[in-house]
Amino acid sequence: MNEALERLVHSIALPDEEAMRLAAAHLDQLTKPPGSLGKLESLTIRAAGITGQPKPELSRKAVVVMAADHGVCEEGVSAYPAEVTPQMLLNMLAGGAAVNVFARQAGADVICVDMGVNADVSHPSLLSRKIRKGTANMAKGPAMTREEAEKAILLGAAIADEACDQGIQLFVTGELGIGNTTASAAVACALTGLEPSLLVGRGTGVDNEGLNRKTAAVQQALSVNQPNREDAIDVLMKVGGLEIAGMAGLILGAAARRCPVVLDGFISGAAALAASRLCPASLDYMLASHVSGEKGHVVLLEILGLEPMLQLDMRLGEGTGGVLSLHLLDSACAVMHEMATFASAGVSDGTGVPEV
Ligand SMILES: O=C(O)c1ccc[n+]([C@@H]2O[C@H](COP(=O)([O-])O)[C@@H](O)[C@H]2O)c1
Ligand SMILES: Cc1cc2nc[nH]c2cc1C
Repeated sequence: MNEALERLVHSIALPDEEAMRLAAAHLDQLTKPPGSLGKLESLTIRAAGITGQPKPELSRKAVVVMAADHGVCEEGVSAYPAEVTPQMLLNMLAGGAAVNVFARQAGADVICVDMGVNADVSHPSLLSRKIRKGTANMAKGPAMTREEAEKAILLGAAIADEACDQGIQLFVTGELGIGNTTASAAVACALTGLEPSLLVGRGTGVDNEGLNRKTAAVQQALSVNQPNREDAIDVLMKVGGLEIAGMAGLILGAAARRCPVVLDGFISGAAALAASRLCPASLDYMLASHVSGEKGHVVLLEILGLEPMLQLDMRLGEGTGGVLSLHLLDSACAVMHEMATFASAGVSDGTGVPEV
């Protein structure tokens, strides 16, 4: 690992136990039977541990959409042509993608980043962090160099750091990249040793023949490149993607600043797994928004040990599931600031009820 990455990984601290204890104690004073807000209560306690604030304040939110292209598209692994990546990126920059609609409703900023789109895309609000024009075809050799993978991780972390400086308190991981469910499946297989058939799904909607081509491409990428399971950077450079490495960096960068990172779908899951291998402590900063319809996502969440808030059979990516879950997180935090306590509202807390 290079020095800057080493420093990043070591700057990630454990959750604040005292803030978690205070949050749990406050929850028990609110006008409700203990634990009656169920998983919202555990979310609030986790948010307290992450931020170090017993009553977390997470009003400034951003979804970071990292876009990149994939050389493996040559193998016929997607239902859509690679040109859709820049076209959808422009649509997103114009505010017309699903993630823009959801983000407006949830009060989140959308930050679009070009990590490695084939075409030249320019727009005043696009962060241009293009490392190269798409990856090489991983079925024939490494997707990128080790230096490029490290650069992508560090650029992702820097984006989180800069957004935090500008007041962002919570991140959602988003992405855009035709072919990226193939790269994500390969990353997940390489890091877990699981069979491609368990992690390869239909992505944007390939038919059975497409699914066979996709599984074969992942198998071939693994056998040609022989990624080292113990070295997440080796995995990302050989069979990953520029946006996947960037998202892993964003997660680490957010964790280093004690910000929660809400994970979206399958691609986010693969990036999160890579981040967790680079720094196991980063797992404490991740919240799973939904389980996507992409076949391997449920497997990844299980491995990460994260329970999703929603199951809506969505499989769009962009950060859409992550942004939808912000409404729940907002409610979980608002409870801490706005709900009355038994004492303030003069409600009996049940301690005086005789046992029967
Ligand atoms: O988030 C998911 O679980 C998800 C599942 C299937 C597809 N996607 C999106 O679809 C694109 C990748 O699909 P594919 O078939 O080209 O690999 C990419 O732009 C993702 O954002 C996303
Ligand atoms: C239209 C379209 C929109 C997307 N958003 C994220 N991935 C996508 C893939 C396609 C094909």
